[in-house]
Amino acid sequence: MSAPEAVLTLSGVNKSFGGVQAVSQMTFTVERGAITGLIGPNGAGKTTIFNLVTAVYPVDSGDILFKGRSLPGLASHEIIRLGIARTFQNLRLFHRSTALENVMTACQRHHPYGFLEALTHGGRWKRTEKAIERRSLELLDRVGLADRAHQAASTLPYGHQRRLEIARALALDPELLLLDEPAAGMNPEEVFALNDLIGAIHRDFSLTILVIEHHMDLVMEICPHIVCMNFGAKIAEGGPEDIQNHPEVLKAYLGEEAVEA
Ligand SMILES: Nc1ncnc2c1ncn2[C@@H]1O[C@H](COP(=O)(O)OP(=O)(O)OP(=O)(O)O)[C@@H](O)[C@H]1O
Repeated sequence: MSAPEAVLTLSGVNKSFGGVQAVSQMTFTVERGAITGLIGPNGAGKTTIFNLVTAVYPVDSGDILFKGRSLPGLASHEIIRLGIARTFQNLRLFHRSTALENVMTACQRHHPYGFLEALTHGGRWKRTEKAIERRSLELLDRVGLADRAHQAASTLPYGHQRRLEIARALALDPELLLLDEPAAGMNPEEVFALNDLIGAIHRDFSLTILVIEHHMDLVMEICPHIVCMNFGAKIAEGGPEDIQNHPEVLKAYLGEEAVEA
C-alpha cells in the first residue's frame, strides 16, 4: 500500500487581528481523498483557517502547502486555479440571478474567453457558452437542484442555497473542496440528505474535502479524521472516537466543571 499523500499541509500557521490571536501555531495535514473535519467552539478560528488557505487574509507566519507548493503570497484567483474551491459560512450567492446563472458565472470565471469574442458573440463564444450552460445544468442536477435552475437564488429555501453554493464551488473543478458549515440553518432531514450529497460528490468528483461543521452527528459520520481547535490552537486530532472522548474537546465544548462532574 502506498503512503497517503498530503494535499494540504499547515505548518506553524499564525494569524492575529489586532490583539486577537485567531490562529496560533496551527499544524495539520489533509490527505488526498480524505474527508477531514475541522471543529471547535464559536470563535475558535476555523473560518480564519479557510480565509488563510484561500488568501482572503495573508498569514502572519508559518506555511501552507498545497500539493507541496507554498500558498502564502499567491492571490485568491491563483489558488483557485491550483485546484482549491470553497463555500462560505455566510452565503455569497448573486441573489437576483437564477441558480443556473450563479453556477454559470463560476464556470465562466474558470474558463474565461476573450473580451472581443464576447463582444462579437463569435462562433467559439457561442459554443463555449452552450458547453458552460450544459455543465452548469449537470452540476445543478448533481446537487439536486435541476428543477430550480431558473429560480432566483434569493427565493430558494435556505438548504437549497447551501447546495447551490456547493454546485458553484464544483464548477471550479477543485481537487480540494473547503466547506464552511454546509449544514448551517438546515433542518434534520436536510442535514441527513446533505450527508449523502457530500459522500456522493466526494466519490464522484474524486475530491479531497475539509469541512467545518457544528452538526456533530454529520462530522462524526462523514469524517474519518477530525481536527479540533479552540482559541486559535489545535487541541486534539484523530478519528471520531478519539475526538468524542478527548478531555480537551469535552472541556472546550462543555466547560471544565461539566467534565470534572
Ligand atoms: N477580519 C477580522 N477582523 C477582526 N477579528 C477577526 C476577523 N476575522 C476573525 N476574527 C476573530 O478571530 C477569531 C476567530 O474567528 P473565526 O471566524 O475564524 O472563528 P470560527 O471558529 O470560524 O467561529 P464560528 O464557528 O463562530 O464561525 C474570533 O475572535 C473573531 O472575532
